[in-house]
Amino acid sequence: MMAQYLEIKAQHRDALLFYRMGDFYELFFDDAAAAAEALDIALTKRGKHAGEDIPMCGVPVHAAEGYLLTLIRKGFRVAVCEQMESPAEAKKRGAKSVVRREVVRLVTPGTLTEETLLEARRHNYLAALGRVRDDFALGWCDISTGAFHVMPLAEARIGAELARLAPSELLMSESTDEKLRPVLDDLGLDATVLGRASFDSTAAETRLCALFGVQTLDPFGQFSRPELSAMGALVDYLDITQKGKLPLLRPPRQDQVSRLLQIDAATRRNLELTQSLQGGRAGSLLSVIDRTVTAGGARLLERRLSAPSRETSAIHARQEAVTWALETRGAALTLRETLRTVPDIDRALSRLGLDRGGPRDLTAIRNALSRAEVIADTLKDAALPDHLEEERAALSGQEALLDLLDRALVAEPPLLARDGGFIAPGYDTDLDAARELRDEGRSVIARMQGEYAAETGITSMKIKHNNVLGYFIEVTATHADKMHALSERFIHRQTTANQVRFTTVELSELETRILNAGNEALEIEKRLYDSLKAAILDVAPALSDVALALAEFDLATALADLAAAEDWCRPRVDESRAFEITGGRHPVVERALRAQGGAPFIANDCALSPDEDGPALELLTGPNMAGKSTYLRQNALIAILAQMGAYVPADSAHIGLVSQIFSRVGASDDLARGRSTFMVEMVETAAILNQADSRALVILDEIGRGTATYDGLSIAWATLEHLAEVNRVRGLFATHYHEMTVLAGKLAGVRNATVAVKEWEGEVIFLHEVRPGAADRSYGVQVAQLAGLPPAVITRAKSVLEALEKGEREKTSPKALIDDLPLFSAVAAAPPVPKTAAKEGVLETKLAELAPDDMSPREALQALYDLKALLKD
Ligand SMILES: Nc1ncnc2c1ncn2[C@@H]1O[C@H](COP(=O)(O)OP(=O)(O)OP(=O)(O)O)[C@@H](O)[C@H]1O
Repeated sequence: MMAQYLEIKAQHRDALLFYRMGDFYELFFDDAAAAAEALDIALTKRGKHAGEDIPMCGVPVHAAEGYLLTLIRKGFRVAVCEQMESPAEAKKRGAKSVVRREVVRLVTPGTLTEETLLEARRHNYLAALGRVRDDFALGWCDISTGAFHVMPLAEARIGAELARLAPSELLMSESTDEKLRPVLDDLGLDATVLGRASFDSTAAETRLCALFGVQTLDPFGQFSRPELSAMGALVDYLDITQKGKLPLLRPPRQDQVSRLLQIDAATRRNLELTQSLQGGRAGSLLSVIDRTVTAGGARLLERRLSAPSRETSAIHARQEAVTWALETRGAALTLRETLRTVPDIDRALSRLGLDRGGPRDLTAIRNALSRAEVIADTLKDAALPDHLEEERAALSGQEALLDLLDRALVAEPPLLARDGGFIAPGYDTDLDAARELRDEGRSVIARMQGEYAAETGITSMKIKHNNVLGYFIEVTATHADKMHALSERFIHRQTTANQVRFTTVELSELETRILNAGNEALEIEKRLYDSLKAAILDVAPALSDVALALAEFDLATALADLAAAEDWCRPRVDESRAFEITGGRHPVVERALRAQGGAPFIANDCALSPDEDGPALELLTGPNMAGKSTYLRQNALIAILAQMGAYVPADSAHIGLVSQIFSRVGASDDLARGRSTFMVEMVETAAILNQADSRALVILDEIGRGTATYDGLSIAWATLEHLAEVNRVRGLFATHYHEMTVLAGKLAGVRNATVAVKEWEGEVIFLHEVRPGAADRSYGVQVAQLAGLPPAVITRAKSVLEALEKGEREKTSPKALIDDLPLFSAVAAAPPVPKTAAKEGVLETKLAELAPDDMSPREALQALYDLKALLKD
């Protein structure tokens, strides 16, 4: 057995080998050590190899999925090796033969299909990067839904597209891997490296034609060699991991970068579209806008949000769908109730396709189809926009399959086909007959037990069943003698500590009949399972269309629900370069403020419409904590939501198509990549200045703050000039370098704006209102005070600030200034008790004394006046 193990293991060095032994998957040697640690299970030993103990650990087959999940999450790959024959069959080949075993599947992050291993509401992409010399293409598929895409790609766009897709696994050839290492590190992706043969573009064509059963790929499109190479590698890898069983993939769809709003990796991170900066979904834009009720709808939403469109026709069509759902609120709500109960067709289909499914996947398809019919019926007379009209048509047409599944399947089937019991009575006469015999046999046994008990006078006698003896008659040891006396009829089988077991000729015959009937029933069910599965797979493409249609209805009604609940508006999106938003809000910050129950979110306008082909830049200055970053991001998010076809958090919005969005925040640490904070910021700024075209929307938040003041100021200054004069973008630029506000007078298309604050008795009150004009100061010291810096530090900071400001006015050198500062610094006297404290005491006492329940409205009003007067005093 060890020889067999080692031979198989040698072919799967980079994976943990799950070696099937009876009811367990066993792991040996280094695999065992690694798995025991990763799974926190006991490491034992078994036998010896080359004189040494063999380390071993194992997981029960019935619980294997949970362990697999842990291992995959921890970055392992697992080769599942099954027994391909029973021990009895092996014995026939000779007493010492080892059961034949084969690896039936390689489990890797990008090739999962099990419900328990996948996140229902997210895609699970396997991507491959094809390369022919310096031309690249990215191919990706999700075998759990059948999606299959490819697009040619410039090298500079690779990082951005990978960030959009966030694949679970990326395939690359060795040479490409080296070249792109920095990009992958940036995304935290670890590529699976395949040999050159996997990426061969000529072999790819053959593989693809075989997969889709076609002579030529022409009907699917004209593919470049890098595209073929990427797609070929995907198919080859699926072949390797699924051991020849290829999943159901839809024909490849050629995507084009130019049709999508381009958002690079840093911008995606920074805007927290699908993941927050802390990682995870909570706090992301996606988490706030997701009101879908089906897994397919949730996946579609994530897809749209990750890849907003750049084509007005597509955007308008999607908007129409949301508008329809809003205008027919009642119908849309009923629709959503039905959608809520729709199972995941895509994933059930993919499991059936790979022969990894069970009866519940059959019923998932049945239930989904019957829901789809209900929905189609609800929408029968609805005046749908074109986009949804097509989807409604896709919902029906599967009546024959639905009828078949309806007749064939029980309501709640068991998990595994091998347990039987999922085919409904009345569907197949042979099955009914076999089942009747099997069940009748059981009642005959019960009758037989009664007869034997009466015959022998042993009332406690039982007829039982186990896997070793089959059916047997059991009496307690006290009745043994009585039974032995009847040995002609009752044949002794076994004596245990307390029981004695017998059989009779009659019982054995009956047993054989029951067994045969039971086995026959199982066999018939298995056959019927296969034929139902085949009937489903025959129409797989049409079922995918049903799934997509359901997802579209889910998404349209979910976005409408969101728009109605949050009071969002339909943006006007056209080919102009306008950017006019009134009453814009940041959906995530607004939600957070609401959850805290405190101050409401203050809506702000944004007018960034340029003259003709000029730039439109707003230079935003204002105190710390005023809401600059929030304002910057909210406008980018509104553009993204608008171009994905959703409504937006504003009173009105007019957005001329945006081609690219760039968002950078000053200094964010990236020590892991071995670049200093400032370096990262500059690399990212360089990317914007080199790439942004006149349709780009650029958002820069405190660029240059990571270095000395004058260096930072000069870089920020020159960057703004370049954006205005060369890139000619629409953009927002937040800064604390107030010196830059003079640029507004000098550069065409650049305006100043500030976030208003009020100063009151030495404290700042944030109004969060964006207004035209420039801020004169940053109130940094006041914000530091709010943050709880020790009073001594604050007092000292204030005097340094005063001296510096005075120096600037009087043009004294900073050195002389600092020398002049009084030397009390850190040990400053305790700060004076704030004036407000005593007053607050009086106010608080007065307030505490009020008893609102006992007051008349007039008295209450008077009390309010009194309190105000107290405050004034
Ligand atoms: N429009 C708004 N309405 C209400 N509260 C807001 C608004 N904008 C921002 N806030 C609140 O103010 C906080 C600070 O906002 P933000 O981080 O945008 O400030 P900032 O001006 O960029 O600060 P800094 O210059 O210190 O980076 C937010 O966390 C939010 O709670």
